[in-house]
Amino acid sequence: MSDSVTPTSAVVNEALTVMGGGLVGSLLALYLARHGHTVDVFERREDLRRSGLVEARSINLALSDRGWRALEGVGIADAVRQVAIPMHQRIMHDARGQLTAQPYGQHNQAIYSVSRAGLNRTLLDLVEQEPRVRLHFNQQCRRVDLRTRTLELLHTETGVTQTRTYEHLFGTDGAFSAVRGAMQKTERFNFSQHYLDYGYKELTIEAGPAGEWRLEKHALHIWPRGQYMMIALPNLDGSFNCTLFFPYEGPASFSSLQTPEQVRAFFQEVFADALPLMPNLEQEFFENPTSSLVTIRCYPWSMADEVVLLGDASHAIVPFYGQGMNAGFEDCTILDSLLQEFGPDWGAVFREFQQRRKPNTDAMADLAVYNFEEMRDRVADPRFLLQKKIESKISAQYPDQWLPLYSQVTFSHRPYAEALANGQRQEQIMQRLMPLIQTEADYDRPEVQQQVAAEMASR
Ligand SMILES: Cc1cc2nc3c(=O)[nH]c(=O)nc-3n(C[C@H](O)[C@H](O)[C@H](O)COP(=O)(O)OP(=O)(O)OC[C@H]3O[C@@H](n4cnc5c(N)ncnc54)[C@H](O)[C@@H]3O)c2cc1C
Ligand SMILES: NC(=O)C1=CN([C@@H]2O[C@H](COP(=O)(O)OP(=O)(O)OC[C@H]3O[C@@H](n4cnc5c(N)ncnc54)[C@H](OP(=O)(O)O)[C@@H]3O)[C@@H](O)[C@H]2O)C=CC1
Ligand SMILES: Nc1ccccc1C(=O)C[C@H](N)C(=O)O
Repeated sequence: MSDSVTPTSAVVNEALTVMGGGLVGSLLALYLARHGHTVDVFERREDLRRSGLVEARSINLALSDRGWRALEGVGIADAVRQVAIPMHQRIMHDARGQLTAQPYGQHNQAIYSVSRAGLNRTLLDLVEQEPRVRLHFNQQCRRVDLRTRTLELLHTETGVTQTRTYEHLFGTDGAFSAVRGAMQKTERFNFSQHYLDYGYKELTIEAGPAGEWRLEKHALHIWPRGQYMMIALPNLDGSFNCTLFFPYEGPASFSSLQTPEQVRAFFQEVFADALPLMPNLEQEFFENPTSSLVTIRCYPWSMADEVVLLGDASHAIVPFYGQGMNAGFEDCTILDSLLQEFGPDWGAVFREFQQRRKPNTDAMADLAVYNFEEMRDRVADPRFLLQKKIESKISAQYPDQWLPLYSQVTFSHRPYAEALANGQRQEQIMQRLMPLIQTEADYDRPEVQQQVAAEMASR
């Protein structure tokens, strides 16, 4: 039991229903239980800890401060830290294999590569130790009747369907949420989904013969190529999980690479330094799925005191800032603080939750799209990198007035909408400043210092 979550009421008997035992659902169940509630979690997949399946691929996620805070709230952060790899910087690989580094923040700051399956497993282990939570696997929600508060659940192995009622339903069933699907059919429910013209494919950079990392371990690697890019995040076993973000159509696209020879020739031309580290490239390229990239927005997220959506079910964003899970975990932190404020007045908790959270996840959705342009294109531009260095000098000189946008999003708990607005104001200042600057040393020139001081005074 963690110290940081105070149960708000002594006896609460009503069982809560959490649909989806993924990253957000399992963390949410822990928070709800620690507020004294009994919780039933229904998860479509089999129990990934008992399936006996060795994962075909390791897939990792970047965890940062908002996620860490939510994990700390249930006392799990230290365990996760043991298996997380800090990434202090981006390392860009140009077409000739030349490397450039860009730190993410101050020298002690990093984003952390963690295994998605490992994290989910750790969360489920913790959930299982919590006597107030019951986990039900292989239970796929097929239908939600919002009027009668009834769920239809299909057992994916036996094919048996059961019907259950709920008092309070938490939809944490991901981007293609069945709970949201039912809400979409209610009056005045807003919904939009927007797919990028890009898809992604997961590939692997293999470990060296002694399990060593063949690229810098403490970095997120980027191969920026203008209209597309590849990235790589380190795994504990010495391998890297690579993701190719690539157009569906066009001259360099998934549709233009149809044969193993074409794939190899293309990688030889544009990712030459990575190719020798990817011995199974052709096989992975054709066996691994090409997945789509979507932003989903909706509102309202709740219905009276009956239903609420959290995580990707309410705000699926493209992955380019590495914030989707972090934002979903932050949902749990916010809900926890509202439970402390309102107790089990679910109508008030759900209403406040959606009102406080929606502008912030909308801002995060925009930031995520913005970061794709930055990663695939701007990081290859020396002027962009110079601008970032100047920004960190301003931040060092005026620490109370200037935190770079990336740090606001990644290393702070400032609401995302404030971070975005602040970042836009800072970008305007940089646009005025950069014409005066050609090198890093120019920052110390008197006219630059005067201009910076004037900008700071007028903020
Ligand atoms: C390529 C890629 C890279 C990413 N990288 C990062 C990153 O570095 N950092 C980061 O913070 N985020 C990242 N994300 C985003 C992150 O994966 C999601 O934001 C996060 O998984 C959302 O968690 P969730 O619990 O809301 O949804 P999910 O993780 O999707 O969990 C939903 C759960 O509900 C279950 N479910 C679905 N439908 C039903 C149903 N009908 N009945 C019962 N159960 C159901 C699913 O089986 C699943 O277990 C990335 C996403 C992608 C695609
Ligand atoms: N924002 C984004 O761009 C993306 C976000 N994600 C998030 O990460 C989570 C975990 O990823 P992962 O484990 O790979 O999940 P999956 O890609 O395995 O998706 C889970 C299930 O969602 C359904 N689904 C997937 N793609 C679509 C689609 N385009 N349209 C309708 N239904 C779809 C499928 O269900 P069925 O087989 O029953 O049809 C699939 O089995 C996702 O659930 C999602 O929340 C994932 C991909 C992209
Ligand atoms: N996890 C990811 C998955 C896909 C694409 C990007 C990321 C990132 O984390 C990018 C990192 N935040 C960056 O800005 O360099």
